[in-house]
Amino acid sequence: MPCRIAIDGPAGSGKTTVAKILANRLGIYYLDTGAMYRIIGLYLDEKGVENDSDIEKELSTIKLEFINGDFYLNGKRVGDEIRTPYAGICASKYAKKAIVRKFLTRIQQKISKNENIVVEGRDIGTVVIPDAEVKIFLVASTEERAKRRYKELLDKGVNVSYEEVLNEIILRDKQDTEREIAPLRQPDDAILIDSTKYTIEEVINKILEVVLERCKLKLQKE
Ligand SMILES: Nc1ncnc2c1ncn2[C@@H]1O[C@H](COP(=O)(O)OP(=O)(O)O)[C@@H](O)[C@H]1O
Ligand SMILES: Nc1ccn([C@@H]2O[C@H](COP(=O)(O)OP(=O)(O)O)[C@@H](O)[C@H]2O)c(=O)n1
Repeated sequence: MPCRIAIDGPAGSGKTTVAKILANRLGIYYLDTGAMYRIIGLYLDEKGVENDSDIEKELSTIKLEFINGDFYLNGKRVGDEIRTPYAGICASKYAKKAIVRKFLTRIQQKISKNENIVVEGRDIGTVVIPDAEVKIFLVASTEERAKRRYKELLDKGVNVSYEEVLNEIILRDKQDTEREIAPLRQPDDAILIDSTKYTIEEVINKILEVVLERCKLKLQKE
């Protein structure tokens, strides 16, 4: 029986950080579905397509692969260009489109099928893997998330202001929770963790407690 761990939550709550460390410690796969929306969002934005038929045409030409933990778009490895606030806004804009969600959800379900895996995003516990063995809904205050993302981008040398980061997070929170299809919401059977006052290690330990109790997994690394 596989152990699929779904971690959903808003921007900057710590999903990627926690998911990567968990996957590493448990020796299992990890999938960042947000990166997939960022890749497709930027691509469609560059193509300047808006209506469904043009989007469908573009998606039919795209080859999105996930190889050894890296994404490749039409054979080219994807890098940090998808991590800018603008890429997040493009992702969130096209993530409202049913046709984009269908295209990416199919790939995500294929990757995670019958695997021991940590999958993070917005709709993992509600749509992508509704029968996940473990569902975590990871949140934090808006200010704390903006502060974290701002520091993260500065550390990466991205030239942004705190206001720009805060506004991007507020915009995406709104779009992600209010959209018609697959909105960001806490699954009824998810465990809520508010990381505002917890360190990364404390969040990881809380999740590990549940995982080791529910799944037949062992810690590969401390
Ligand atoms: N509990 C925490 N306390 C302090 N900083 C955190 C915490 N969780 C994550 N971070 C930091 O916040 C930034 C955003 O985290 P990330 O994992 O990218 O969030 P998400 O994937 O939910 O958008 C990263 O620099 C990360 O190191
Ligand atoms: N499973 C997912 C993952 C991301 N997304 C969209 O993609 C955007 C970027 O996701 P992300 O996880 O990279 O963003 P952060 O939480 O890392 O800031 C989100 O704001 C959502 O609009 C989604 O709709 N469904």
